[in-house]
Amino acid sequence: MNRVTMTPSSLSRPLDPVVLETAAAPVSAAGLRVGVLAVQGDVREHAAILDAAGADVVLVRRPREIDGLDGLVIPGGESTTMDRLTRAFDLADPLRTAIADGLPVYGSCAGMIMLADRIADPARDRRGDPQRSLGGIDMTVRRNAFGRQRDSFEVTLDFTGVGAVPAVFIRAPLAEDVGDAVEVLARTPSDAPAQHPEGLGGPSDAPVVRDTAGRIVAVRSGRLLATSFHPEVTGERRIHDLFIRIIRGEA
Ligand SMILES: NC(=O)CC[C@H](N)C(=O)O
Repeated sequence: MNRVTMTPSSLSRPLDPVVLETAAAPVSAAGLRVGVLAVQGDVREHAAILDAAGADVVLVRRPREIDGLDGLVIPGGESTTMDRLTRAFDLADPLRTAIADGLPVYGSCAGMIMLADRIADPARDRRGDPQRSLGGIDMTVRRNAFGRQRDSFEVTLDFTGVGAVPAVFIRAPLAEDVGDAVEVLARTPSDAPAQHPEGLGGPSDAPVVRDTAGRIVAVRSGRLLATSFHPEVTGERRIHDLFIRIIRGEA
């Protein structure tokens, strides 16, 4: 294992260094300009992994920062906030255009929701308008499908092309249905923890999944990659390596 201590070079303000345990000989992102949508969520963790891989990391908060990107990560966080802020910062439409033009994008958790063409249970604002995604992947996601924060769990997934991947699910979505062009890369294993059928608070907090096994939690559609789980919180590098290879046209 390599131990990497770094501060993402592109961050505008100094932050504590992030220590990553990484597998030896990772895929290099040298020469690639990779953005992290930086309006909310696990921005720093993704930036650290990409920086350690050698990418030129751009924290994307303005439309012009999308120009010239080779790829973009949409982090975990809260999709309703990301939706609101990407619209407020005039990022939503330029991002939709970039995705339609073929920009490789990796979305983790809330980022997976942002990449879904359809949200089964969108949150609504005070006017009753549903949250919107950016879209790109022909799938319907269900938010908070495995329950709320205290139902967070970790399992080992069999991830196509990667192998056994320890995965942390925190208020995670799942893909309820996927179109023909979408490749399913991972499903929850048969030993995924069963969820409580009741007693989890209000209806919006209640898990909608009773049977947590065999659920779609990682997909790829062309140059778009999405996972329900958060590799960025466990120091897992291989999902980012896969994304870098997708950017390079090597996967
Ligand atoms: N950990 C996460 O990214 C949670 C996602 C969150 N439940 C949402 O709807 O956006």
